[in-house]
Amino acid sequence: MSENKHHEHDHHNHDMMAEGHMHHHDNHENQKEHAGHEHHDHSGGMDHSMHMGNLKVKFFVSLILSIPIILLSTMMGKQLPFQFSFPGSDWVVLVLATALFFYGGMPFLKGAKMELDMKSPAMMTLISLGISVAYVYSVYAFIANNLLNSPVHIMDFFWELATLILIMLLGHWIEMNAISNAGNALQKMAELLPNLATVIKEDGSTEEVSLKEVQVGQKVLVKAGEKVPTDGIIIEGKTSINESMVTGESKDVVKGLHDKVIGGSVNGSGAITVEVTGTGESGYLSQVMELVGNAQKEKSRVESMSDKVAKMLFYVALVVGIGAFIIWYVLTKDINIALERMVTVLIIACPHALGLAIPLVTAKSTSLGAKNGLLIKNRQALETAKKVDVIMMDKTGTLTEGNFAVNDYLSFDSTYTKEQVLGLMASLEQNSSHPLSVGVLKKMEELNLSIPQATDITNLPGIGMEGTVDGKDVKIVSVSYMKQQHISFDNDLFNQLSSQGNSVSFLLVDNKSIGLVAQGDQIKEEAKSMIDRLLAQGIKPVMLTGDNRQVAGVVAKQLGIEAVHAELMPEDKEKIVKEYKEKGLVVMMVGDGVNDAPGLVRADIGVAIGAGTDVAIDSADVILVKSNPFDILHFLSLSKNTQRKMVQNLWWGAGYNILAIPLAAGVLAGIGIVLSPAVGAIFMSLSTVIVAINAMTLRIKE
Ligand SMILES: Nc1ncnc2c1ncn2[C@@H]1O[C@H](COP(=O)(O)OP(=O)(O)OP(=O)(O)O)[C@@H](O)[C@H]1O
Ligand SMILES: [Cu+]
Ligand SMILES: [Mg+2]
Repeated sequence: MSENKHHEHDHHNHDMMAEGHMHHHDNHENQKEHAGHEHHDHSGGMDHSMHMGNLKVKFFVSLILSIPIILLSTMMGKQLPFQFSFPGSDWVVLVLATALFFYGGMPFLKGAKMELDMKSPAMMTLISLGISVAYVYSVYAFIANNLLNSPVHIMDFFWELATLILIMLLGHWIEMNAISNAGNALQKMAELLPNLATVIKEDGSTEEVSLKEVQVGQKVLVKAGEKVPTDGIIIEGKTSINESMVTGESKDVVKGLHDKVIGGSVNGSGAITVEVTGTGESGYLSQVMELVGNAQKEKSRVESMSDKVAKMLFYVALVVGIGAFIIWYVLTKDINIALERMVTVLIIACPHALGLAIPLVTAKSTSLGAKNGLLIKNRQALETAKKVDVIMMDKTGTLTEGNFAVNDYLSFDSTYTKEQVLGLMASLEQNSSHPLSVGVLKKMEELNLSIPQATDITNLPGIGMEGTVDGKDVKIVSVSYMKQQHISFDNDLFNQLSSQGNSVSFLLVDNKSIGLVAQGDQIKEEAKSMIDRLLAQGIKPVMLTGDNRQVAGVVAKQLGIEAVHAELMPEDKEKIVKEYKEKGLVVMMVGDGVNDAPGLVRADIGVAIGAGTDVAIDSADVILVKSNPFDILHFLSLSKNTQRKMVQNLWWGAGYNILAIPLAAGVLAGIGIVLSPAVGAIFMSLSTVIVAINAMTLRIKE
């Protein structure tokens, strides 16, 4: 625990973010904020962790207060061998117990108040009920015994009060630690995601630098589909920007010259040049924090189910407690015995293990995922994954490396050399985040050619790009666009190039076909075995690609994928996802590009490749940080194992209550079995320990 100090601090941040307040942080105000260390207290919400303060300190101080109580007071009216008392020791116990109740019990009392304010009694209310009843009844016993000289000795519950509070604090401390560790692991992972900005240097050339190195006053190029790296002002270009990540406003805003842009917002289809006004760090960190915050904010359905169970238990405890009081009073006519039974029921009903059952598993599972390169933004995805029937995968960048190399480039027009064709393409590709752009730019560098300047650049999703060079309209387009627009091209040549596995892009100048570039890619090493394993699990792989039919066919055949949809527009990808879903199938989609984003959102589970575009990453529920398609399998098995642990833990957690409440009420009193709060507390801690161990032994593969 060398990082203890750190944890406490981070802890706080995550909790804040768990409530989703991150959205309201505008980078303008946050510039100086380092790693978000200055969050102020936001209140509201039912998250237990919100009002707990420093549980570690609370636990140890309470432990010191409790030791004398445990030594000086009796357990269920009986003295244990190590216990003793002296004249006046009752007074010591009363004072210490009072301090303990208000100091150690405060987090729970506050939590209960919050739950009751929201008219939704659950865990905290149940715990508070238990400790309050124990305290109040014990004070009554003390007064009756010591001040009113009651003829019979009334049993107090100070011993039980102390142990209950201790166990409660310990449990919640463990829980929060586990959750915050998971948060830290997530954050470390998120920081590994590529975060580069394209800086335009004095001489007009561009360079990719780490966001942290971007300085105020520099010019950065923001390509279509990329996140705006820093706050700044547009000095060239026009685009639409989605600022929902930072402002919460979900509609795209059209922006042009001299308009302000906010770091962390997502660029639409235009490429823009931005002069940096805010440092890169604030934008970058807020992005990471945002990612982590979202991951923590997500409450899974099972998690809220444990809240429901807690709520139910609260009412059950109340009803059974009052019922026990009435019945025992009728049976014995002794109000003290009746009260004792009621108090025992209320104390024992505490659903401690239940409260830990789900959070511990989710915490373990997210951190396990993070350690293995799975950034799970939406925990719901872990639950849905076990039902997946179909996995739709995009080709470029997902199944293939997206590491294109130019195999051929040609001019169809005698006024342009083939180098000029390549050069015109490069002038647009410089502004693109598409994998196909890399090959072209590499080739230009290899040939040592300079790139002409292009303006008014827009991305045509699923088609290519458009811009102006030397006053002429220049487009890079796909074969499907050529066909759709009835622009003629050499079919035989195209077929020959594409069936060799080339992605072919055409160059249009003022809508006239000028030339083409053919680029080849490699299939990712792990892709084949991943597909084999999916098929073995009965999951159907489907390829969705914007690339041409021939290439798609070649790749699909090598991988053993039967269902292939090619030459798709982004909206087609989404439509196909929808069609499969309408057949009642659970669809997972894996993608990396701008053209995958709508499909990722539509799918039951959207999975983005870590090296992919920012829009894809934002749209996804899960990110494969290592960009390794094999991690899809890890995600599936993690999901399965997580699910199993959750169900097991719910049973272990609820099982204690199912047994303990009736026993505490005295249903088996007839055969001499009456559960005391102390024995109850032991069982409670036992079930808590079981639940915790069970969660900690979660593995990705089993
Ligand atoms: N920046 C670009 N440079 C060159 N061609 C492009 C560019 N963007 C799109 N295209 C053309 O449009 C086609 C479709 O592009 P899209 O991004 O939809 O799919 P893809 O990335 O090729 O394939 P996948 O959907 O499998 O990732 C490409 O195959 C290419 O012909
Ligand atoms: Cu408990
Ligand atoms: Mg792609």
